[in-house]
Amino acid sequence: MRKKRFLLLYGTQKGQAQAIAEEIAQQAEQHGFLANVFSLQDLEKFCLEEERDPVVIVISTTGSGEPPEPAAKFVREIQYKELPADYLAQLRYGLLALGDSEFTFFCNGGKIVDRRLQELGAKHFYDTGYADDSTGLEQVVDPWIEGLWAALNEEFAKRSGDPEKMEETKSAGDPEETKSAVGDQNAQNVPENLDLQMKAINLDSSPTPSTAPAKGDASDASAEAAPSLLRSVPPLCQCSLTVPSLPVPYLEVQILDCDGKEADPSSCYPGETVFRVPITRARRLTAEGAVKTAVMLELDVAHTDMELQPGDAFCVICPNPPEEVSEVLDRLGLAGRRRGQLCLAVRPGTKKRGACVPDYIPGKCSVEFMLTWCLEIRATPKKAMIRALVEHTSDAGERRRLQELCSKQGGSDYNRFVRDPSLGVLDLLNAFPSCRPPAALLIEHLPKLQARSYSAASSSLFHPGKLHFVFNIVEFAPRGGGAAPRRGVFVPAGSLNCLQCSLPARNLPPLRSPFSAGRPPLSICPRTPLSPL
Ligand SMILES: Cc1cc2nc3c(=O)[nH]c(=O)nc-3n(C[C@H](O)[C@H](O)[C@H](O)COP(=O)(O)O)c2cc1C
Repeated sequence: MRKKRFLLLYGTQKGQAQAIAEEIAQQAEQHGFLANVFSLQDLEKFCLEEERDPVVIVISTTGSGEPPEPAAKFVREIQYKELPADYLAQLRYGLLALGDSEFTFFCNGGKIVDRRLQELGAKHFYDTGYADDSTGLEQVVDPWIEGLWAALNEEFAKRSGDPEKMEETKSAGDPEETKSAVGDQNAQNVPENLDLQMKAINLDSSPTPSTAPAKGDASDASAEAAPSLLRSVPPLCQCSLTVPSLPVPYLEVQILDCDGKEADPSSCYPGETVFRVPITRARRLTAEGAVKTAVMLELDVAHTDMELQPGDAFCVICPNPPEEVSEVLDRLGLAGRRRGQLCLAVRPGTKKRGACVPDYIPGKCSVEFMLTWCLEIRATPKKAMIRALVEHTSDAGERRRLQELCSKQGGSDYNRFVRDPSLGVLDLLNAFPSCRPPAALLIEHLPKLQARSYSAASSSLFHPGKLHFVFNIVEFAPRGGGAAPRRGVFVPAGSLNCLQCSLPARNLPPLRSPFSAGRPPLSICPRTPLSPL
């Protein structure tokens, strides 16, 4: 039998939309469909104006609510004002928008495309899905894909004018049901379908011990009115909560009694050449007491053969500070086993799509190495992580507050007390002492510690063997105190080799302020050689 073909387009910035499109294509086979998959940037490979088969679009959002860059040209093309209102009248499509509800313009890349296709006369054969990375894309993606096959079958049946088949496909997967499973396409910032990804938990409406002051305590009256990270106020502390489904753990972690292998931090950056280079000088560029301190650093790159011009990019690998690593180890109950060898494996029978051991954690390294070089321990925990932490929290009051912070109803408390102050996982663990997560939870939920990109401020022509660049000390802000990067060590980006040099925060080479108080900070103009340090 001839397979029913559909066109499958994806627009991705970081690869998730592509992975989901590939998954749809793979599943399509099993459902008797043939998916022709293209990136939205391959404009020459598809033509919506002439497309007669159903179209499925998976598209993420980047920047402040923009479609991903590879889809930009496609979006510009459909936005031509001259296009007539029936330009895509023949088109039938389904759209899956990916986003993160912690951003202001949730799933806006998908919404832009969806709105414009409608303006051009295209019609949905399946309702739009809005998948939220902060609660776990799969919460929406999986049911959306499940419902897609029935919707496609119905669409093909309509085309062949076979009412019996339509009935069949309807009962096999009622599109009405599917519709409610994927939500209302007119979603606002938090789409309706988020309710469906969330499981209502009815909790005792009386305030829990650690979130509520004793009744009648006048001195606590003002505190009662003021919510904080640990304390909620009515109505939140009294209402039933809808919390995200529990992300299913997929990693098995063992810490062996033997010591972990001495791993090299460069092994966290497979495919890159990493140099360890010394910092030879540091010079303060901003006035004493400036909110943000800029420091010009000089690296000795003589043995690296790097030819850098001002403005060229390179990266810096910044390890997590040892004292924070020690605190995390402590909170995980692993202080005495910090050097123990880490053994990671995917749990047998795991159903999570793409579940794998992260390739940025070198095999057989120690748990301390992993926390120092591989995981972004200062990343702000997403709601899905907070939801997972609930399961490892013994105190009822703390559990309730964590549930509130990841709940739909507690969204503004989450923004105010977790996201806006850029809390890290350690801040949360310290605030909720009965929370004792396993190491696997951190590995599953914390992102990779990324190398940070900088611009060279000097030319190797004028400063042979030396590399100068400006480093913002704001990056040394204490935990929870703003933009949170950490201590410096340097690595490369793009075509350049990696640099790596150890720069303990509290051990900077002496700073000498070249400017008197009140002088503005020196700004670095790419490709303009600076005067020698
Ligand atoms: C730099 C950046 C900006 C983002 N901006 C938004 C945004 O404005 N709105 C939104 O809903 N999601 C936003 N997201 C979340 C992504 O859309 C989401 O993580 C998605 O799953 C990424 O899919 P992709 O890997 O296919 O690009 C942003 C993510 C990043 C990394």
